[in-house]
Amino acid sequence: MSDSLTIALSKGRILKETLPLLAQTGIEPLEDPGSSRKLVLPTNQPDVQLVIVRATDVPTYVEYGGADIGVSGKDVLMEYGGQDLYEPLDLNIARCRLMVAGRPGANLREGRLRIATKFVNIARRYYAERGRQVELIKLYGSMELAPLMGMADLIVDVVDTGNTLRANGLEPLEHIADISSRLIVNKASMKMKHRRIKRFITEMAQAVQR
Ligand SMILES: Nc1ncnc2c1ncn2[C@@H]1O[C@H](COP(=O)(O)OP(=O)(O)OP(=O)(O)O)[C@@H](O)[C@H]1O
Ligand SMILES: O=P(O)(O)OC[C@H]1O[C@H](OP(=O)(O)OP(=O)(O)O)[C@H](O)[C@@H]1O
Repeated sequence: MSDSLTIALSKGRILKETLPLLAQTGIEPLEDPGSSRKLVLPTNQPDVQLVIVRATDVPTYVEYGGADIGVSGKDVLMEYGGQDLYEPLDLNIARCRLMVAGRPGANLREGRLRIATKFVNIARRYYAERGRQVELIKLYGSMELAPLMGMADLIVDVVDTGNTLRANGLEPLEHIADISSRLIVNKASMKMKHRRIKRFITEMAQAVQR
């Protein structure tokens, strides 16, 4: 296996906050990933390319070898659950909180609560640990709408400023986890490209510390 590196990133805040860290390690894309329609992007380092994928797909690309390395939010990793990858570094970017949210007091209702979320595995574990039977409704975005439409009592979603919740008459009710984005590494790549990947991790750790 050559020592080329494929790094999976997702458009949006992860790309925006990871590129400056990569630049500090000397890696820069040869064209703007934010505007390019290319999904495979060469960089100024001949042995390094970026692939741009959906945030929820990054762990899958890394676990199955579509990429050697990726950057994923801890929420996505907690939801994905696949343990067959390494998570050597917290990049301390894209920080937010995973919360239960809803109308004030909605979490105190007796009986079977309805929870709308894209994080069904996280929500299932969270309520099972509390011995609470819930009905989970899978959504892929705009979860705040579900309580407004009477579809759910609560949502599980990421919260940063709380503006989206407030704008929709909801409030954060229970804290599940503090979230930041992590570097993840394919296990076979770690073995086969050990020196190159260890150097990359060390350089990224130094960039995070700056
Ligand atoms: N408002 C926010 N503030 C800070 N971090 C956030 C916020 N929303 C999400 N994040 C973090 O950034 C990561 C990427 O979020 P982003 O919005 O770019 O993609 P996504 O919405 O999770 O993916 P998709 O749009 O495909 O569902 C998330 O996994 C989460 O860890
Ligand atoms: O607490 P807030 O600061 O309102 O952020 C929380 C919102 O951010 C995320 O959505 P999305 O990624 O679409 O939000 P963005 O437009 O801020 O990126 C998340 O799904 C919430 O809706």
